[in-house]
Amino acid sequence: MTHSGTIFALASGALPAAVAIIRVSGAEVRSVLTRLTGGAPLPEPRRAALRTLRTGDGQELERGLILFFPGPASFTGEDVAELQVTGSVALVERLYAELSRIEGLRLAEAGEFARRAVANGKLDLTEAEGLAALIDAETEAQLGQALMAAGGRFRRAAEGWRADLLAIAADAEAELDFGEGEADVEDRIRQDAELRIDSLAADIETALEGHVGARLIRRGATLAVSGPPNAGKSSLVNALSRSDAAIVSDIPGTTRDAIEVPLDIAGFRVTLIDTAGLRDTDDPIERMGVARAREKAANADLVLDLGPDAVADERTLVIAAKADLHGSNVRGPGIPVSARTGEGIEQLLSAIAEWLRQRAPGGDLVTTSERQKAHLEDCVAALQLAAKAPDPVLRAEELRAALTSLGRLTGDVETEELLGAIFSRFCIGK
Ligand SMILES: Nc1nc2c(ncn2[C@@H]2O[C@H](COP(=O)(O)OP(=O)(O)OP(=O)(O)O)[C@@H](O)[C@H]2O)c(=O)[nH]1
Ligand SMILES: [K+]
Ligand SMILES: [Mg+2]
Repeated sequence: MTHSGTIFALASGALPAAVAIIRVSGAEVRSVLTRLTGGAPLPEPRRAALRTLRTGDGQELERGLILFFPGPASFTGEDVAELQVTGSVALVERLYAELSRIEGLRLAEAGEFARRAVANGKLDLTEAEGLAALIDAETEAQLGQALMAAGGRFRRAAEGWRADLLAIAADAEAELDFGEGEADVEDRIRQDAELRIDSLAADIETALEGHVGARLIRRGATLAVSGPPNAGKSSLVNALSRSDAAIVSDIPGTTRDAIEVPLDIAGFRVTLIDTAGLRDTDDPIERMGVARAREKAANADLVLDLGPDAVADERTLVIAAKADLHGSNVRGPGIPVSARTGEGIEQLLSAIAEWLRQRAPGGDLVTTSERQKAHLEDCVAALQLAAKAPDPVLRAEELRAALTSLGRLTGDVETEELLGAIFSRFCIGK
């Protein structure tokens, strides 16, 4: 990725559309506006101005709204312009051609606007990740998590940890300069440092605790429906999703391939997986289906088990299917549900929602990416080594390692490779 130049891209959604917004960022923005408007004065900062847009040879293209955000008070920190024009494929192509013709201008790469925002200190990496998650958010729970990250909740926490760490590290370095002192003074300094380091590590570990739940929200939970043939698994999947996604028949062994049905349960994204009935069989295809079913159940976040011997645990809800066939007194354990009459479906959905809520992180400070988790874990590991360090030199070294991990978290310590990996996941124009 080249970092220089003035970049442009469509910032709004797919064309055709009522309005298309083309965003331009970089040193050439003022001259681009002057040229596109045939020499008209620049719009007042952050105020929409109606202008006629023209080609380089003065031909009229379109009348559109122009917004000008002089840097550094802009999204990227550079001069930014937004051109709002009719969302026509042909018109946007014409504008792209006009912009490309200008010396120093080029089409932006994916995430390049956000990357410049980070480079110019307008966002830190955790906020940029939150912004990417916000754009992708599909459910309430994902939205909440993304808003938290994009709003700087994590950035502020990281800054607090960094300040603590810097203070501890500064004291540790001072201790280094101190040299050989009296033994009891050295002991006191060491104990004090240990306490402060342990308390910081505990804070960071608390934030890490929410990670699994946060991932459940971000990626969605997988729910495998498992049990013997003809237990009513496919019927249950259809009832829960109010669809006829899965084939139902009275022939055991109907379902072979796992069928995935996306659902939104109480604001959580869930993938419901119908699987083949578990049994020994000579049919090679069905055998593959059964193997697949076992694998899906083993990897799922939650299993809805329709088996007669099912046992409830952390990740298993036992379902007493076909409740309409059983008298009220002969029901086995589990949640009684009938796909035929609809009895118990709402209760089952509530039980699933409750299971999800229990796993969703309680606090508002959670890691929203595997990257954040990895850097925080490195930081905690270094802190633990620092707390136990036998001498001040080693402690100072581990504290510096902990600081580097925090710096990587927020992007203060950055590597080209890391930035490339993060921003390539953004859409063009962001
Ligand atoms: N009475 C009653 N019949 C049901 C209910 N649910 C399913 N059935 C019937 O049970 C039979 C098997 O249903 P399926 O949903 O295909 O069962 P399955 O577990 O997916 O079966 P395989 O895919 O073959 O493993 C069908 O004839 C359904 O109509 C129910 O709640 N009540
Ligand atoms: K069946
Ligand atoms: Mg089935």
